[in-house]
Amino acid sequence: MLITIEGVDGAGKHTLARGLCDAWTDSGLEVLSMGFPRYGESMHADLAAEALQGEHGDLASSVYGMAAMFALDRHDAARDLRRLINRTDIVLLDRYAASNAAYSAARLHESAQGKVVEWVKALEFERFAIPVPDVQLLLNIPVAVAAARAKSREQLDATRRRDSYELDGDLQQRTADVYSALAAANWVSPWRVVDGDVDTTQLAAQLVNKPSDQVEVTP
Ligand SMILES: Nc1ncnc2c1ncn2[C@@H]1O[C@H](COP(=O)(O)OP(=O)(O)O)[C@@H](O)[C@H]1O
Ligand SMILES: Cc1cn([C@H]2C[C@H](O)[C@@H](COP(=O)(O)OP(=O)(O)O)O2)c(=O)[nH]c1=O
Repeated sequence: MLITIEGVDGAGKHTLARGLCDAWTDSGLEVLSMGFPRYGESMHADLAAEALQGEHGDLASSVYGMAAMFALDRHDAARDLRRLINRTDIVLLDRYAASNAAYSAARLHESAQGKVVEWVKALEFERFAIPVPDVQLLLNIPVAVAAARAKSREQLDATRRRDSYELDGDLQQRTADVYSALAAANWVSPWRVVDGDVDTTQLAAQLVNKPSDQVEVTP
């Protein structure tokens, strides 16, 4: 299975990924966990991160330019991903193509039915033929809580300086709204919405048995 975790910056995606991996490993499953952008492995990912910290001229000001960089990272990883999916019980990804859809639409003030979301789908899933997730998890927590966590993470760890997306509270809120609409429409494949208090062990078991059961969204 290919399972992805989506959500705004600071939502707790990395923490949820660790919990799910531990639960699946404890139950005897073989799990491989990775994340996008693949910093340090993909030149496209590194350039995008640097652009979000103010480098590379006007690159970050282009929504389609940034989305193309993130998409090319996945294009370059697609063959390895397919191999891993065939070899392992579960491949878990912290962010995937839906991040590109949600952030790009939010930057352009478009909806989940807008042009850039359609463009991301055509580019990544059709032209680049990246693997389609079996289920996409949306970690739905209040944007203010996520923003406070991203801020305190920055204070504790100098290498986690907030980038231009993380510093833009309105962008994070619009991104959360697009994510909710993508999940409601089961964009590309089934979604499942979970809140911050989700029981990770229970979720891990449910995902393996009934991957696309919807869970209540917390407002
Ligand atoms: N359920 C939770 N309750 C409280 N704090 C959390 C929770 N999940 C994550 N955190 C904390 O919030 C911060 C951001 O979490 P992280 O998993 O790195 O988010 P993301 O990967 O979505 O940016 C971290 O400092 C983490 O320890
Ligand atoms: C993977 C991905 C991330 N993003 C955005 C979301 C984040 O705000 C930003 C950086 O990704 P993120 O995973 O949050 O990196 P970091 O660990 O540095 O916080 O890029 C996209 O716009 N498209 C994508 O395809």
